[in-house]
Order: sequence, then structure tokens, then C-alpha cells
Amino acid sequence: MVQSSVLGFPRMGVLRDLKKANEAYWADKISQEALLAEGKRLRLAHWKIQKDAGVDIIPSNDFAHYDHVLDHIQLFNAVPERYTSQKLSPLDEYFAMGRGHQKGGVDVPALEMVKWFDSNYHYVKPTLQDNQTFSLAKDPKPVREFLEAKEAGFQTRPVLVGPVSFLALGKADRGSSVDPITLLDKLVPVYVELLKQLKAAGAESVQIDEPVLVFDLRPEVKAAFKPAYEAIAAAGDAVPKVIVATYFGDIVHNFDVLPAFSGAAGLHVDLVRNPEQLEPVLKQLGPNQILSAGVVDGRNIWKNDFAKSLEILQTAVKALGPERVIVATSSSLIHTPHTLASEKKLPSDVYEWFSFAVEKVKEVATLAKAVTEPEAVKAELEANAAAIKARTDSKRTNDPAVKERQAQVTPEQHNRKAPFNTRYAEQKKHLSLPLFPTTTIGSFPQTSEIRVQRNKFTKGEISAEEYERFIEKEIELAVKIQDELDLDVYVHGEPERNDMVQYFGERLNGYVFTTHAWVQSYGSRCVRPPIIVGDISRPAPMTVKESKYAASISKKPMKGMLTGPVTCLRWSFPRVDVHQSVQCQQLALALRDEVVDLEKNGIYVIQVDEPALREGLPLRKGQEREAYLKWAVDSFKLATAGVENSTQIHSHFCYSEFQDFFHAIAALDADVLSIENSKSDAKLLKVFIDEEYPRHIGPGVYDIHSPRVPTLEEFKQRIEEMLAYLKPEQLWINPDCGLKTRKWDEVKGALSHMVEAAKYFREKYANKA
Ligand SMILES: CN1c2c(nc(N)[nH]c2=O)NC[C@@H]1CNc1ccc(C(=O)N[C@@H](CCC(=O)N[C@@H](CCC(=O)N[C@@H](CCC(=O)O)C(=O)O)C(=O)O)C(=O)O)cc1
Ligand SMILES: N[C@@H](CCS)C(=O)O
Ligand SMILES: [Zn+2]
Repeated sequence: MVQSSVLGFPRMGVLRDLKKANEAYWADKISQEALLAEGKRLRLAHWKIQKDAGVDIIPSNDFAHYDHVLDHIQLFNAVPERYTSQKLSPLDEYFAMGRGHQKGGVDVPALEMVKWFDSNYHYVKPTLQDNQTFSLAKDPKPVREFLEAKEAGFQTRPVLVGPVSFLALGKADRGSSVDPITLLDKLVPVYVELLKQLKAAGAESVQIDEPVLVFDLRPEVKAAFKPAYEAIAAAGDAVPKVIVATYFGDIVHNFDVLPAFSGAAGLHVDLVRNPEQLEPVLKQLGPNQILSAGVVDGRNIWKNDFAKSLEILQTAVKALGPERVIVATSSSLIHTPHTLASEKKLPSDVYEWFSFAVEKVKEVATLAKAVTEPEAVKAELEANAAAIKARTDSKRTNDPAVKERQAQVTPEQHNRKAPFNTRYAEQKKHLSLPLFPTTTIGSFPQTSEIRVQRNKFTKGEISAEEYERFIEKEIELAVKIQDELDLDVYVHGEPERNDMVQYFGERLNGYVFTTHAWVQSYGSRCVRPPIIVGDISRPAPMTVKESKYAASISKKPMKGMLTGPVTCLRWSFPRVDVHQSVQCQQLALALRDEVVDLEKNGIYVIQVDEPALREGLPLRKGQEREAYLKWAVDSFKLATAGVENSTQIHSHFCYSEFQDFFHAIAALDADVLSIENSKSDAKLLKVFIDEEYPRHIGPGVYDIHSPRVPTLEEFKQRIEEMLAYLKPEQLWINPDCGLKTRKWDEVKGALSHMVEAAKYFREKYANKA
């Protein structure tokens, strides 16, 4: 029989229950026991959903209170000494690594958090020492949760981050220079011990995730698979059967690694992203190995096209026989919302087009049956075919006016009127900014008061006028605080925005949006990606009213704030019937009109955020990357190039890994770039000198993900480090990203130190001049 399996289930619960419980615990509103009990309730509920749907192989240890990679840092006792020395409870130590800890006399920053492959999920980077050791944590979480499931009547397959991926996704701690992969010998015995304990607990098989196999790998990393998996195979029946899982790309270029898995029971591959890898993968499998065929998309919300999936599955079954094929989600479902059933406001025609996690779980089970017994699921197959046909035939997707405008785009529309030096001279006159200008990235605290008022407005409990007045008052507050802090370029604070992408999605034609479709972004933070269902256009200005009001009450330049086309695309659920470059250009044209309207209304500094530009980069180097960068950069330029020379275009990226596509960042031709830098080595900025980057840069001087307020000295030290790589006249002083997740007292504390540090350097360099 063909079996069905799920690689991981969303953790948050129907109503973001985990977010609420975590945040209540952090605010000292519930006890540790209550939080752990809520975690258990969610795990049991999620296992039940999968069992009830008829899924054969249900994951455990996919749940995490903050992040699953962080779980493994604690599992392998790879916790840096600065946390262990605080003698916190294991749960508080865990959260301290995830989000920093500044209470009860303990003051320790968070570990670095970065994007999980090309998704909008963030993981905590294993941070390793020169003298790193590993050992298995007491009462290991995967064993504990396996037993918890077993006691409740669920036989599960534990999910682990593989030893090679764990190390390859890690980094040396500041002050250490170890190449994490050289620590493999020390990690593998701990791994084997963990697998033995799982087997003893009753686990028949484990899913070991080695997603780094989709990357171009360094020879050292490639070579690590053999010893790691041979050691696991050598443990024989003392360990569970191993399914090695890869996702988000193809692994054909790493086939030379596959002999390392000859002792494994099977291999999982992503056949949504790369269906063409099926044939070559089938040829690589050993005589008894299983193929776990990822055909149900873990990254998008479109209903599975059963006919297409069945074609893939039949090919696999023909080659291997039904016993050696598992129907699976392409990746963990943490990238999809919990259930479509919560959506009461979607137009009825489009409702039928979607599947969220709960529905995808059913799709996996149905497909597994359909491969060998189509008659048993005849009704489901027919309903699916009808839904797919309705989607294909829909008129919603096609807007001739949008297509007409796209056909008329010219190369000249992508370029500013003059090169940077000419523009900058005009901007300098126009904006009269000091050396080391200070600014913020856009958002200020989204207080519960703001969320409550927005919720009341959405429900019709307050009028549009009342809500507008409330937003104006929030903008007034933001301006007043910036006056007090003495910042140089102001922002209006984005109080009217629920989210930087959802807000635009709600104002553009071609989108639909949801009420409950939350997806975890990091820790307790979730996003509700809008869904692109058709051609995109802008029916009316989207941000002009708020920016214009903010500028009218501000004595300093007010930055207009937009989300760029690539980010709007990447952080939405995109269409799958039209190439992403086409959708991105439609977004760019809509945003171009907004940029020009802002300028017409007296906004002369405009930031167009593109934090998702890096994340969209194809995971492997080569032609695909270049093609992506071409349309992504062109879209940004098309969106921003309609303004006069004297208008200053900013862009923002909250990541520090730009070395490998620096030419694209430079090609954006933004006058000022703000980037994330506070948690990485300032020497990453060297690329700006090496490449003789002429424009202005604001490397973030503090980590906004943590509630911790850095000291003045920390700011000065960070700026000093940056000045080793950037010219003083190029350097802007700003945080890593927006401040929406912070509280006002944290923001005021941190920004007052930031401004004081900027003034210190301003004075120092003025004296030098
Ligand atoms: C910059 N980042 C972003 C990413 N992706 C995005 N789409 N947006 C981003 O900003 N990716 C990379 C990073 C990740 N960072 C963050 C930072 C912060 C959040 C965050 O704070 N998310 C919020 C939810 C935001 C939101 O949409 N809020 C809505 C709904 C608010 C709500 O919860 N309403 C309640 C009722 C109201 C009440 O009574 O309180 C409800 O619906 O139940 C809004 O403000 O209107 C979060 O809370 O997680 C995400 C990613
Ligand atoms: N302007 C946005 C950018 C986040 S990446 C903000 O400040 O929240
Ligand atoms: Zn950001």
C-alpha cells in the first residue's frame, strides 16, 4: 500500500494559541506549567487532526515553542556559556537564546536569527565555539514528545534536523573561528545516542532533515554526509529506520552524496518545486529504498491538482511498487496557515481554490488512496477536478488594462533622470542633513491600543472618521517622540498598517485576503500573507493621506514608506498560473504610481522596503539566479525611477548576507540603503569598499528583535567598527529593522542612546574636518 506522510504541521493552533501563550508567559501572566500544558494541548490536537484525516505517518518533534533549530541547540547542549552561566530554567534559557533576556539582573542578547532557506520563516543560528563539545540533553525533547504521542495513542515519526544541516547552517561564535562542519565527529555520537533512545522508546522510523542538500555545497560539507550516515547505519537495529528529507529544491547536483545514505530506508524529495528530479532520483535509489514523494505544496495555499500529482505518483509506483512510495507534503506545513475552515469572508468562488494545512493533510491521505484505489476516493477526485477547472476558467485572473500597461513599459522607465552624484548634490541642498544622519526603518510600536482600535474599525464598531482621527493621533505621538529624540529623518510610524505586505494587498486589485490565515514568521510573530489571485492594479493612492499628514506636522524631512514589489510578491501567496516576474512587474507599476503621488504631495524622501529580495534568490548559483535578479531589480527600478533627482530613494533589507549578490543591490541604484548588521560581523561591510559603492548606507546598529536596550557604549563601539569599512559621509545611523514589535519605553531608551552616539561621532568628525 502507498502510505501518506506529513513532514511537519503548523504550531500556532487555530487562533494563534501558541503565540498568545508564549507572550503571556513572557509578560509573567501565566506560569511555566501553564505554558507547557498549552504546548502539549496543541501537539495532541495536531496529531489528532492528522490521524483523523487518515495520514499514515504523523510527525512528532516538529512542534517548537520558538524554533525547531533552537530546540536542537539545547538538545545537543550546544548552548553558549553566556546563557548556561545565567542558571536560568531550561525554558527560560531557551527563550533567552531566541529573544534575549533582560530581567532579574540577567542581561544577555539573543542569538542571531536568519531566514530559513527561501522562506519567510526565521531560524536561530547554531552558534559554535572553537572548543565546542556536544552531549545529549537530559530527557531529550524528541523522545519526550514521541512518548507523549504514544501515550495518547499516536504512533509518530520524530523529525530531527540532520547533523550535517545543523552544523552547516550554524556559524562560529564571535571570537571563535571554528568551521562548524569540522565538529561533525563530536556531534555524530550524540546523534546516534539520541536515535538509540528513540528506538528504545518505540520509534520505528525517523525523518532526518538534510535540506542543505539543495544548496551548492562546499566539498567539506559534502564529505560530511558519509561519516555521519555510516555511523548511524552502523548502529543497525539499535536505531530507527531513517528517511532523509530534502526540500525547497532539487538534489540532482548532489547525487554524489547519495551513497552516504545507502543505509537509510528512504529519501524524501520536493516534487512540487522540482518535479523533473523524479526520474533521476528514482534511478539513484537502492533496491529496497523508499521514495517519499513531496507532491502537496508545503509553501503555498493552492488546492492540489490531483490529476497532476497522480501522474507523478504513478510514475514512482511503476518504478518502485506501491510499498516503496510514500505520498507526502513537499516540506513541513509550517509555511501554510492552519485551516481554510476559519475563513468566512473569502469570495465563495476563490474559497474553492485553496487548501491550508488541515486541508493539505487530507489531500495527502486522499492521494495515497487514489494511487492504487481510485474508486475508493472517486467523489474526492471528481470534486478536485471540478475545483481545478473552475480556477482555470475563472475571469478573475485576467485584466486586459493591466496587460496593456505592461506591454507599454519601456527600458527608460527603469532609470532615474541622473546618476547618483548629480542626484545627491540636489538632495543635499533640498534636505540639509547632518553628517551621520539618524533615522528609523518605518514602524513604531504596534501597541495593543492600535490593534484594538483597528479591530473595532474592521468590525464596524467605530467609524472610518473615528479610526482616521485615532491614526492621526498616533502619528502626532510618533512625530512628538522623534522631536524629543532629535532624529534627523522622521517616519510616520505605520500605525495604520496591520502588516507591511498585507496592508498593500488589501488596497490592490488582484488580491484576496484572509481573516485567520496566520503563518509563523519567527518566535511568536506571525504574518497573514494576502493571496494574489489575478492581475494586480492600484485603484487609488494607498499611503498618501497618512504620509502627507505626518509631513504637515513635522519640522524635519518625513520619509514616505512603501513595501517594494519583490517583497509584496514574496510575502504574499503568489499565483502559480503566471510567472512571478509578471506579477512583480504589475506590483511595480502600481507602486510607481504611489511613489510619484507621494512626491507630488510633498514627500521628498521615500523608502521602498525590499527585505525579501535576498530570500527570493534561487538557492543555487547560476542562470536561474541571474534571471531572478534581472526581473527583481528591474521591478524595484520601475517602481522607484519616476521621481525627480532631488527626491531621495531609500531601500531597506533586514539581512546582512548580501555579498553573493552585491551587484544586484548596487544595481537598484537606491540613494540610501539600510541593512541589518548589528548581530553580524562589521567586516561584512568590507564589500562596500571593495566594490567602491558610492551611495549611502545605514548598517543597523541594534537588534530590534530583542526587547533588550543596548547601552550607549555598545552603540559607539558598533559605529566605530562600521567606520573601519565605510566613509563617514556615507554612513547613516539606524536600527536593523522596524520597531513595531517593541514597546515604547524600549524604543525611546534605545533610540536616545543611538542619537547620542551619532552626535558623538558627528562632533568627533566635525572637529577632524
Ligand atoms: C519585517 N518582517 C516581516 C516579514 N513578513 C511580513 N509579512 N511582514 C513583516 O513585517 N518577514 C520578516 C520580518 C518578520 N518580522 C515580523 C515582525 C512582526 C510581526 C508581527 O508583529 N506580527 C503580528 C501580526 C501583525 C498583524 O497583521 N496584525 C494585525 C492583526 C492584529 C491582531 O492580532 N488582531 C487580533 C484582534 C485585535 C486585538 O484585540 O488585539 C486578532 O486578529 O485576533 C493588526 O495589527 O491589525 C503578530 O502579532 O504576530 C511579524 C513579522
Ligand atoms: N518599514 C518596515 C520595514 C520592515 S522590514 C518596518 O519598519 O516595519
Ligand atoms: Zn526590516
